[in-house]
Amino acid sequence: MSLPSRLDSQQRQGAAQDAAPDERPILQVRNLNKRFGDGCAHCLPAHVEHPGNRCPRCGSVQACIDLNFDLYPGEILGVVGESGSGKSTMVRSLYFDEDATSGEMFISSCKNGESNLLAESAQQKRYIRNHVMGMVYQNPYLGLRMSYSSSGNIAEKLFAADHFHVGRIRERAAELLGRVEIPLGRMDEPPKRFSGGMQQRVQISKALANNPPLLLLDEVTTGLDLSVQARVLDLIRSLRRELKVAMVVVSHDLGVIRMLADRTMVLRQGRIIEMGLTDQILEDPQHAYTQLLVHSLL
Ligand SMILES: Nc1ncnc2c1ncn2[C@@H]1O[C@H](COP(=O)(O)OP(=O)(O)OP(=O)(O)O)[C@@H](O)[C@H]1O
Repeated sequence: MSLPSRLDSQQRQGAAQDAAPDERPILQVRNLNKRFGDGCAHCLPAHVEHPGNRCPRCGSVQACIDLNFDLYPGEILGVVGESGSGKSTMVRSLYFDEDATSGEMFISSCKNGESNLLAESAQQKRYIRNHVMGMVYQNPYLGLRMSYSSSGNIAEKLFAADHFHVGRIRERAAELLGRVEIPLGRMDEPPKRFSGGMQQRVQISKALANNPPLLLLDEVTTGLDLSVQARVLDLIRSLRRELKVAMVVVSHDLGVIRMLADRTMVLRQGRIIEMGLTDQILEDPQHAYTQLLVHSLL
């Protein structure tokens, strides 16, 4: 397998520009459910809303309930909701960090988009996440090996995606770290010596190493200073423009969603209560909860 290069991304950009507006979604999620705990006969059925989605008898939590959505090539889908609404659980389930309790997920570049990836073996899931997905966590300690060099972190992702040519891996690491504005003189330094904003930028470059068509970002700017946040958001926007990578962006910050997302999904207690164009959701929210969220957070 050849190393992903700038050329690959230019080709994808060209392909995305040529694509018809009704092209096939890159990601399709159907009836995704995630329950923490074993569940019991007294757990309320999914269609009954109850506070916190916690079963009063066995304590199981329905973190995601019947989630359905599509994501198109080059599109950014924002995911908002109050704390505990299931945002992180949803992206962690898509990245196979969590085992979904039930549901289906299809990615157009995997098995012709016809196989439910949530039902694949652990080995296949590892292959899929190494080859067609990238993930950026709020906590860089989850996405990076802090004591490896920054270039070594990228090499790790490329090894996992079956690239073994050391010279080309180093070239690619330099290209990626340059792209996220890490000075090349520091590419052999471990991320633990970097600031929070730099760590997030290294994490983004690692997630992009295999040129994935799908990137998942979970609260990537939370906790950063405003000026550092702005720089990371600018980087994400320019990467989307250049690489046409599709993204699911989780944030409790509607400013982040407004800046990045084409469409937005609003989650409440594990359910999608509203989804639509971001401008429409923010300017003219239909659901009472979204109205409250928008007015309290803007
Ligand atoms: N490992 C776990 N075990 C049990 N319950 C969990 C676990 N992880 C999450 N939950 C529960 O699942 C629900 C959804 O949590 P999740 O972290 O996905 O929400 P969130 O919207 O991302 O919140 P936040 O913005 O605070 O991160 C919450 O009720 C949470 O307590």
